[in-house]
Amino acid sequence: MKIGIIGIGNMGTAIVDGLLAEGSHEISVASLDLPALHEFAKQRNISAYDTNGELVLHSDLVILAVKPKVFPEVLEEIRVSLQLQKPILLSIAAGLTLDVLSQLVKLDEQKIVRLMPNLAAKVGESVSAICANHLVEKEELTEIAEIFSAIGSVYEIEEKDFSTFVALAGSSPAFVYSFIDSLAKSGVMYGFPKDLATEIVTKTLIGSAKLLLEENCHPQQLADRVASPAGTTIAGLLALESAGFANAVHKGVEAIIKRDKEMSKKN
Ligand SMILES: NC(=O)C1=CN([C@@H]2O[C@H](COP(=O)(O)OP(=O)(O)OC[C@H]3O[C@@H](n4cnc5c(N)ncnc54)[C@H](OP(=O)(O)O)[C@@H]3O)[C@@H](O)[C@H]2O)C=CC1
Ligand SMILES: O=C(O)[C@@H]1CCC=N1
Repeated sequence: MKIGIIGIGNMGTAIVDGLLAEGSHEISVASLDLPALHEFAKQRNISAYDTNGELVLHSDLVILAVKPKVFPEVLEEIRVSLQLQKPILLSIAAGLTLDVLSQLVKLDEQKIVRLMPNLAAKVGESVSAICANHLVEKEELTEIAEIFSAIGSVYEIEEKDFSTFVALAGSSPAFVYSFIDSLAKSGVMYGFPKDLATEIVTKTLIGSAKLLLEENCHPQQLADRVASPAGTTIAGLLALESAGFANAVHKGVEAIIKRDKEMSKKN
């Protein structure tokens, strides 16, 4: 499939690199900063187009990897090319529903897919959600989900659950990085160099997560296995609980869901 990606920032780059690693598609890119765009394309031996419209004319699937606030201008710019080429349009933007995207694109027959990946696409470990408007055939959605399995796991979910998915997987890597940093900083407080503390915490997180996936049990069961009676862990867990750890996480999730819904109303 000919896949065109508009925007080569954090996510555009992660998706290009993930898809290239899989190797079976023709990838091209467009972005604003032309010297940077051509250097990016040269390094990866892929095509670059100087305008978003030209890229659309050479694509079967167009991925919009730009910030939500520039969607109106980008969709305005590519409308004629979309009408001529009739590719499927895929948005990875938070907060822009299929209805909002349809209103912005202003083309009755435009097939639109929403995907919510995360930054771990860069290492092939994204956890992504996918859904589509009624114009996209079931087989087309399955094919696109398969394409994105090159950058990690893909879950087909109902669009009403997208805001929650943003909290669970799209934004939550930032929670995880903040947790890693807080734990590492505490190690620094007790004498560990920051780099070493961060490496130790990160490896612990990976190991703990792998074990949970492998054992496929309730996370609390594993926490109970760590916490010896009258030991160190239970002392730490109770202190975290009284400091409001679970409540802080819930509040973070609520704020993400609220913001995602606000963003769709603004457009
Ligand atoms: N970051 C994340 O972890 C995640 C982000 N998302 C979604 O991904 C999208 C992109 O986010 P992110 O990658 O972080 O953003 P970035 O700002 O890193 O990347 C945006 C890219 O779009 C380019 N761009 C801006 N305006 C235009 C334009 N008019 N035409 C073509 N290209 C343009 C930018 O170029 P320049 O730099 O030159 O301005 C940049 O390359 C957002 O909609 C976000 O909601 C989804 C899941 C996770
Ligand atoms: O912060 C954001 O809005 C984007 C969407 C999910 C992750 N980053």
